[in-house]
Amino acid sequence: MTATEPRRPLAVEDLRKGFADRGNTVNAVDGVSFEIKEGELYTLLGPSGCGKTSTLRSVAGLERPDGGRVVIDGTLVAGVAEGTFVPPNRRDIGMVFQSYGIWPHMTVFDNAAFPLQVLRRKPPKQEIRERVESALAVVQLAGYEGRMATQLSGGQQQRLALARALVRRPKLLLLDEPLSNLDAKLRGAMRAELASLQQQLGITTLYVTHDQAEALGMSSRIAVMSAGRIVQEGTPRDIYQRPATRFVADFVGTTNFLEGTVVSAAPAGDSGPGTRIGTALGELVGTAAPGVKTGDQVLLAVRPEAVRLHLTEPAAAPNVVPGELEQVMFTGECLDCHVRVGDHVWITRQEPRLAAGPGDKAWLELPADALSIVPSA
Ligand SMILES: Nc1ncnc2c1ncn2[C@@H]1O[C@H](COP(=O)(O)OP(=O)(O)OP(=O)(O)O)[C@@H](O)[C@H]1O
Repeated sequence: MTATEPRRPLAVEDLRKGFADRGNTVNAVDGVSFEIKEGELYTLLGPSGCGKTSTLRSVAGLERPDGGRVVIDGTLVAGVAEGTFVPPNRRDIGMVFQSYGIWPHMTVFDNAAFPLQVLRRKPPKQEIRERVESALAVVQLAGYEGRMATQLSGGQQQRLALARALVRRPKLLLLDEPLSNLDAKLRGAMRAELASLQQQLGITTLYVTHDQAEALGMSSRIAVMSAGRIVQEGTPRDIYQRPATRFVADFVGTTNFLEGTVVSAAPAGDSGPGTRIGTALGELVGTAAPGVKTGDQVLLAVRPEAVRLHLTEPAAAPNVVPGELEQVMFTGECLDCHVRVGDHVWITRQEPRLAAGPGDKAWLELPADALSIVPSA
């Protein structure tokens, strides 16, 4: 028997999973907690080995956690203290993995029907047909029922894997790097397709990726993971514009860093710009991550596209530092300007019509609301 809990599509509480590795234990998941709301696409984002797949596999029931709980749609499916463990086939989930697991010797129809064929209470034939056809229609594979799975393109195979995950109409969809086997162009197209399908169906989804562009573009919320833990959770904008740590600022997108010491912190509870930092380039004003105090050693983090580049000295603007252009690269969409400021080279992204070249003097304006102050450790 499983205990019944308040209905939440997914709640993960203090999840722990270790693996034995040559006499040591690797804490792959080290106290992970999060909740997904109805209809959200929630992404675990992080570098290889940070524990995202182990977390997802614990939600799926493919791993047995060493600690913590997993609750799917109000049902406790794994609870170490409670001694509860529901096997994967009895969890209300659909899954798509990196290797889609499409069976080459089966037709498209049989592949998509498989999860229904193996149910203990198998639906009648007619219902199976209707459900498979509707799942294939959703992923735009109507009319392909009789083809062998191997006669599909990479993108179509990926869609078939998705249809197979949806055919049981699960409460929760689990996707582990589902686009990583596709070439770059197809990946971009499938990213948009998958995100719009997820929204149309309103299906609550847990997504795992190491690709920050994928995470930023598709997610309702993102949890950035490092060494088995969630280090920041927020909307894509929060994560990109307000990184809480150096790790997040570094891992998600390109960032310029500058060391400093907090001269005066913004009043507690004030999350706007107003924290003054002493740096080798003079005093600058920025926006502090929670918990940053006067006297702390910190890093200033600024995104390349947030830096405004002036070719003449702007009159009395705050947060302006002088430098010299070292390199200018035209990429079509923008002009990447590398500017030497003191000991550092700053990467800035400007609009492509800017007439600038190496050796030009440059003044970098760092808007205080785009200058994130994070702990230096
Ligand atoms: N079955 C296993 N046996 C031993 N160690 C494992 C096992 N599965 C995962 N690990 C280890 O646990 C850690 C987390 O692995 P996990 O696959 O969860 O990370 P990940 O963030 O999903 O990485 P990737 O993107 O490379 O899949 C890694 O150090 C990994 O080597």
